[in-house]
Amino acid sequence: MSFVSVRDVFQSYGRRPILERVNVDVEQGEFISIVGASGCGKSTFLRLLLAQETPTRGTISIDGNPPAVEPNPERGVVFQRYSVFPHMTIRQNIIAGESLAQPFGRFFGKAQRAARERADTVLERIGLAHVADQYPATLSGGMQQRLAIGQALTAKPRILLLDEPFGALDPGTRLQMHDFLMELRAETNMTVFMVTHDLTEGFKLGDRVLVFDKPRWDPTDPEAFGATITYDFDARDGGIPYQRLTEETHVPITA
Ligand SMILES: Nc1ncnc2c1ncn2[C@@H]1O[C@H](COP(=O)(O)OP(=O)(O)OP(=O)(O)O)[C@@H](O)[C@H]1O
Repeated sequence: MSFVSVRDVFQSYGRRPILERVNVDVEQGEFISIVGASGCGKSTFLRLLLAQETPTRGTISIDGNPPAVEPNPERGVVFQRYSVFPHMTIRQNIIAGESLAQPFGRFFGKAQRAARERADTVLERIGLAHVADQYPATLSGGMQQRLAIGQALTAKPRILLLDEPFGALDPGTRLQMHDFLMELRAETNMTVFMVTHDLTEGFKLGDRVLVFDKPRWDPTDPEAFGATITYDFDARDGGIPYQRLTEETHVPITA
């Protein structure tokens, strides 16, 4: 069985379908880029993997089990806007990334000292050791996002979920972050799901690029149908994708 297995997943909000019949298998260590039109349900898909929501129908399994409810060290998350704690120093933010995954939400005594040492190792790794005692507001956008990624990685998650993590960064910083993420990934063999609006970024970083789209479309009622994975591109092997159409081609449905 695949590491992550999504079977016939539907998600609706009220009567409004968002995702329809989503099926995908992901192996451990794969980097999955997710692209698709705004509002088609990409973040919803991530929330389902995080068990922040339960699918209306269908099943999701991670390593053979339903995704555990947060907080859980199995998964780390990074959103587009810096998800760091503004009232904590950089080091405290890193410690919080790990301690939130603890049963009581924090460390005590010896465990706290050990957590501090681990945090300092992470800070070295993400190039923020020199600002460990500063607050996030004093950092540039790229540094804050590096902190957010460092925070997500402290608990050594097996799955990293990235929702447009570099969307708010300038192009130069974005390229630096690509290198940073690829290095981390090579070190950890994490499975990564990354939502992006940038196709080039999706193909550059991803092993596979999943396209979410609506296979059925009613021009008189654009919200009548949900989206699914319409293409699953293999982005390895020199970046020349082969394409696999996972659903019937787009057929406009006229009333
Ligand atoms: N909890 C909710 N209740 C009702 N509707 C919701 C809820 N969460 C999301 N939606 C709707 O579901 C649709 C899909 O949202 P989602 O954020 O998953 O899309 P997305 O593909 O990530 O969009 P974007 O690319 O703009 O971030 C949107 O129309 C949104 O308004």
